[in-house]
Amino acid sequence: MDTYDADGITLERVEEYIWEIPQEGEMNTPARVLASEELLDQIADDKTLQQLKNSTQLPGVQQHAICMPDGHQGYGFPVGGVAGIDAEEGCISPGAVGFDINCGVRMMTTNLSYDDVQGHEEELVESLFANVPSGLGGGGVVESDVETVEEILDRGVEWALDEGHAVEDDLAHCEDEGRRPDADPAVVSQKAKDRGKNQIGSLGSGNHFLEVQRVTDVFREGVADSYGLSADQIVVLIHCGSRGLGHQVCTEYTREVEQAHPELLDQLPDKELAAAPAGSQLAEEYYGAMCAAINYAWVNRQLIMDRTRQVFERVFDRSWEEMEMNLLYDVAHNIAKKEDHEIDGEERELYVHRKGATRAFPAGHEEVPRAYRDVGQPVIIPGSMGAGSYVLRGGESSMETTFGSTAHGAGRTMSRTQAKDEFWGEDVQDELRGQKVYVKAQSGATVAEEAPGVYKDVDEVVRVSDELGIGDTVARTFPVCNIKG
Ligand SMILES: Nc1nc2c(ncn2[C@@H]2O[C@H](COP(=O)(O)O)[C@@H](O)[C@H]2O)c(=O)[nH]1
Ligand SMILES: [Mn+2]
Ligand SMILES: [Mn+2]
Repeated sequence: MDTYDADGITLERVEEYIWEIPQEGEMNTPARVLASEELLDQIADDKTLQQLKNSTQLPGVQQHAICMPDGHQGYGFPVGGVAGIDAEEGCISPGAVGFDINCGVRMMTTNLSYDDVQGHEEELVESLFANVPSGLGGGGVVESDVETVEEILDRGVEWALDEGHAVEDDLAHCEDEGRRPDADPAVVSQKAKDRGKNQIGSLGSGNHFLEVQRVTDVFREGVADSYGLSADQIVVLIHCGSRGLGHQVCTEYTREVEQAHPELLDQLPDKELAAAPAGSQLAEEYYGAMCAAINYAWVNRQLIMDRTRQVFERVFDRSWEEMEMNLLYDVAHNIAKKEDHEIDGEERELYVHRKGATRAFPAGHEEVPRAYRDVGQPVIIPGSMGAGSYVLRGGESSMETTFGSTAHGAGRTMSRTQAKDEFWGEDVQDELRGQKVYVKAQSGATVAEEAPGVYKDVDEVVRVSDELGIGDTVARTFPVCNIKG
């Protein structure tokens, strides 16, 4: 098949897994979808393609707006969308970053094997659920005041290090070492800071989770070795973001940008893409506030990891150091960052918007942590509570194909409302128990909304990423215990 028609949008096949919406009309560039035909059928099932096409009208968008293999419809811009936009002559769009600023994942390795954990699953899941705050609303690992929130917004994981919630190695194994230097707490509103005060170290609801997993497959032995991964090993995956604080930042700046830049808004086919022109005061302020929320999210995941280490110490009666509970890596998947990329043979500074997409820098890139520079940065792609999750490494082709990015998950195939019509929480939980997966959630509705059946086939998503050379598979894991907000 050389073309694909979906609701008035025609895509042309450029390569086996690259489909292009050609530039026409008001589009500034073409758009590309990276998918197999099976995934494209699912991607084309909602407004993803129209949203992707719309996003090429953002001023300064370079090369093409891109949809990753796990893409689905989002607020204005698809989840799974990547856009590299000129940081001098283009714009920055809060909707193309997402409401949960720096939603992301971190994986911690251990020296425990699956055998060590069997028989303890129930105690582990109960203890994690009791000790790691989750669900909508308040309550975090630490209660704090606005001054502390401001310090977190400014210093990120360095704050956690000083407070005894982190060790030096944790910082070395985090994207940007857990701190965006461009953060400006002064442009984060009082309301956002207030929302952040009592949620530091909390999972939040629904799609966010903490999962104990075992490594089931290793695909690239050498890279897995560098990452400290081996078959049958127990690892822990933490997925959450910047909670109410990040949401508030996105909400307020979206509104401000709409009001302050109506001329730009008028050029766009969808108000949800509202953007601030590069160089404007509002672009700088949003960037500073977003970077501050990024720091908050890194501290959030750090505190949850710290608490997880304590829970393991109690359940297994050993220190976390003895269990070698080390951070493999922490990657953001809702972010915009100023990065230098080669465009038509010239280096340009871009706002790389990755919304539901993961940075995937290859071996040799100077921003890959020293420990992984020879093999490429770790990329973590969760699947679902009933499917595999993956560790990849940034692929050789990622810089020219996707501004150094790949997928961030399996990606939803249905809305939460549809999911609740289709699945019943207790049935899903029983089915998972049959597969030796122990799940504890705030409600049955959460389990239904997050049933494995609501997600695409993660194996197919990472296969496409691997075939394209943007993110290469290193290891696969499967859930053992899962707590959900
Ligand atoms: N291993 C698990 N993966 C999960 C679970 N719930 C969701 N997911 C995957 O995470 C991504 C995250 O996407 P986001 O857009 O919500 O940030 C999602 O696409 C799923 O593939 C889980 O319980 N365990
Ligand atoms: Mn999130
Ligand atoms: Mn997320």
